[in-house]
Amino acid sequence: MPEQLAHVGSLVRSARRHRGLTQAQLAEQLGTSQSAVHRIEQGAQNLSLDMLTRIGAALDSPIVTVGGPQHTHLRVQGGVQLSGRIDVNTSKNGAVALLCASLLNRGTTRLRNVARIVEVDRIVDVLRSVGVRATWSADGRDLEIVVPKDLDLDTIDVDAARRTRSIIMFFGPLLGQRDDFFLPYAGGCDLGSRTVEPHMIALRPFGLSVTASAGRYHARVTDPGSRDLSIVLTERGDTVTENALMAAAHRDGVTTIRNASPNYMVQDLCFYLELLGVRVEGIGTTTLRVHGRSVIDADVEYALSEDPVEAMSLLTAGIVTGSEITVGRVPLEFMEIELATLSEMGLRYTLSPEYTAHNGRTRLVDITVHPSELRAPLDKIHPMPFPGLNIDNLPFFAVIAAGATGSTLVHDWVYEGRAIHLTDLTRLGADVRLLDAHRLQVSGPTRWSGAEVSCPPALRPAVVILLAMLAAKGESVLRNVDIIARGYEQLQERLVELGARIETFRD
Ligand SMILES: CC(=O)N[C@H]1[C@@H](OP(=O)(O)OP(=O)(O)OC[C@H]2O[C@@H](n3ccc(=O)[nH]c3=O)[C@H](O)[C@@H]2O)O[C@H](CO)[C@@H](O)[C@@H]1O
Ligand SMILES: C=C(OP(=O)(O)O)C(=O)O
Repeated sequence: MPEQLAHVGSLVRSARRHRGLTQAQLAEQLGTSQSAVHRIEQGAQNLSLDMLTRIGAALDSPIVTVGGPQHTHLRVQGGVQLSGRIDVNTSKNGAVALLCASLLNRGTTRLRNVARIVEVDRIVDVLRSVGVRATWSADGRDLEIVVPKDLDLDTIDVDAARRTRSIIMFFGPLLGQRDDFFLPYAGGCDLGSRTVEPHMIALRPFGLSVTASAGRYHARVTDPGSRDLSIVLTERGDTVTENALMAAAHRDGVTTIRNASPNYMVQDLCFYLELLGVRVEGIGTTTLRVHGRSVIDADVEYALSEDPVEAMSLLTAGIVTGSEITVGRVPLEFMEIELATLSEMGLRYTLSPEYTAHNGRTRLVDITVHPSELRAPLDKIHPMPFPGLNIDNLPFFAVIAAGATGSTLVHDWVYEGRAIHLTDLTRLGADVRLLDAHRLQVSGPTRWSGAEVSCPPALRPAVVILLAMLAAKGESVLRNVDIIARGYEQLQERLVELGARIETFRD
């Protein structure tokens, strides 16, 4: 019981801060004393159901739900062609990187066009819980971030932190500011085990050592002794590179990072660092030279870049329903291998002239897909670090291949457990065989048929199943789709605007 009270207390504290209320202001609304609110937040006060309901109403956030959690489900009438235009939003992965990087700046960071997704909310909740002021603009698109002089890591929202893997990206910005701190363990989607060791290896040269026990990491930082550093990443991971970049940005001296990821979210981070006055040489390559500064204090505004994975998801919606739709604002550089592979499979599409994203750097196009007879590619489809085929785009090839004539091998060497979720496509009539945990043999073309499926507990496979349901004639039900909101803003509503027949319902 004390553990549940502490959990409820931390939910109350985070919802109160989210509403910008002091303990005294909340107490006034509840007709109680500030010390009672303090005790509630400490988990030191028994709570009646009536009090919980009143707190939920005052904070406009249900603290507990009686009768179990409410889940969202989708009812899809499939086999309907889509039409029209849909624009790609900015990326989850760029947003989480920049939210973490904002910890480097003593000035005000204004992030423009931030996707309103659960993963962003989680990081924002964590930031607020340690004292960062994060305020959405009136239209809800831009986020202004002001970091206090001293962060209060003792009050960190453990629950929000544990639900995201991106908490691991707090190490990079914090290690230049603290020499001893704790962070909760990283969580995230169910994709099999994901190591954090490459982060530790990347950050060790900066003086970081980490021990893990009792659900949290204990970080200790010592002076690395040398002004200029050269580090080699053992994996060309995206968030590893970001962590190393942030650590390098916040120290005087030049840091060379080899085997860096040049991927889209890393580029977003580099562009932001440049605005902060940190020079980064080699953006878009695997060797980055970072000219860091121990004091970063700049009022900056950065417009986040478009999401290649959302672009792939939306293009897939058009492809599997045999529709002609236009997907606008596609970051072309990060979709080239995907488009070349689709071309080999017989997809017909047209590109608009290129234009520049709001960040002034990323090249965008509008892509119109045309109904096409697809065939299996001759070679297997497999991901590689950028500029290869994006690992997060790979799952979409499973549903596309299921609509193509012939047999396609989809090889996910990266994740231990993501391919397994794609076997749910068989529920809708696809011939998808799991050869081992990493390889799928997909044979098509599929005569899709509607079915009821429980949403896989992983973001991209969840969307893949939803898209297959758009292709499947008749009614399908996708149960418990909450995970989709982790990475997509109003996906079902936006698909409905293209003509998809999707209805949302709850338990
Ligand atoms: C917030 C964010 O930006 N998340 C992205 C980031 O996660 P993130 O950077 O956290 O990815 P991980 O570090 O977990 O890497 C994913 C998997 O790839 C393996 N691996 C990675 C690189 C490499 O050179 N060799 C190798 O084996 C890792 O061991 C792991 O099993 O990158 C992943 C891989 O692009 C994407 O799926 C995630 O959407
Ligand atoms: C695996 C993904 O992301 P994350 O690193 O946030 O889990 C994803 O976006 O599909």
